[in-house]
Amino acid sequence: MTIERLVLASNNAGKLRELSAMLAPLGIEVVTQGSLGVSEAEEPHPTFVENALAKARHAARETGLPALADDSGLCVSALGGKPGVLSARYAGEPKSDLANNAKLIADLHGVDDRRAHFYSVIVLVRSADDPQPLIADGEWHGEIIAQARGEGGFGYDPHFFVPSLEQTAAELAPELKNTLSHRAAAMRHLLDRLKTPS
Ligand SMILES: O=c1nc[nH]c2c1ncn2[C@H]1C[C@H](O)[C@@H](COP(=O)(O)OP(=O)(O)OP(=O)(O)O)O1
Ligand SMILES: [Mg+2]
Repeated sequence: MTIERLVLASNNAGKLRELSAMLAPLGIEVVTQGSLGVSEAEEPHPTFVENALAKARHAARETGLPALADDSGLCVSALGGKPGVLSARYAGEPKSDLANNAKLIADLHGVDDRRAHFYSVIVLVRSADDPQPLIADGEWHGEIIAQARGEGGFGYDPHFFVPSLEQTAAELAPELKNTLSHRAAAMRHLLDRLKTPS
């Protein structure tokens, strides 16, 4: 599959930064959906993959370009996998990382089991009705700590502690997060598939 130009179907500045950095070496011209005036897609589905596909198709339909979308979230063991697909709106509307993190830490107050993982699904469609979307996913395992640490990243990163590095995701250099994260793993799998002729 040869792609010369694609639209990134996300309005999240943190994701756009990370995805753009991962795509930069490929020589594909990357434009954000915001710069093309794409309206916000609905994300009504119970699974990450369905929401990612909905976002990619929506951007492809509105721009006529191939589109790449990520749907992702934080799944906490002691919360039965929550906030999960609802991660972006965990504390309600409007979306707020600060409010989401405060709710997460309140929900885990007094809870010993701190295990959690980030999950990402990345979908690439060549057109809105592409019958063969490329789909890849990735996970990143860690623990939730009550005290926020670090200034980097976005979302739940200041509370996502990686025991092997003794740092939160927000303390990692962006280049390092971009090789270790759920999104990095998903993107590696996606690019493997992109290189395999089909
Ligand atoms: O690496 C990450 N580091 C920290 N937090 C993260 C990460 N990856 C996803 N997350 C959280 C942020 C948000 O609460 C939710 C994604 O929600 P999700 O709907 O996929 O994205 P979004 O609404 O922010 O932007 P958009 O849909 O336009 O891509 O998971
Ligand atoms: Mg969203």
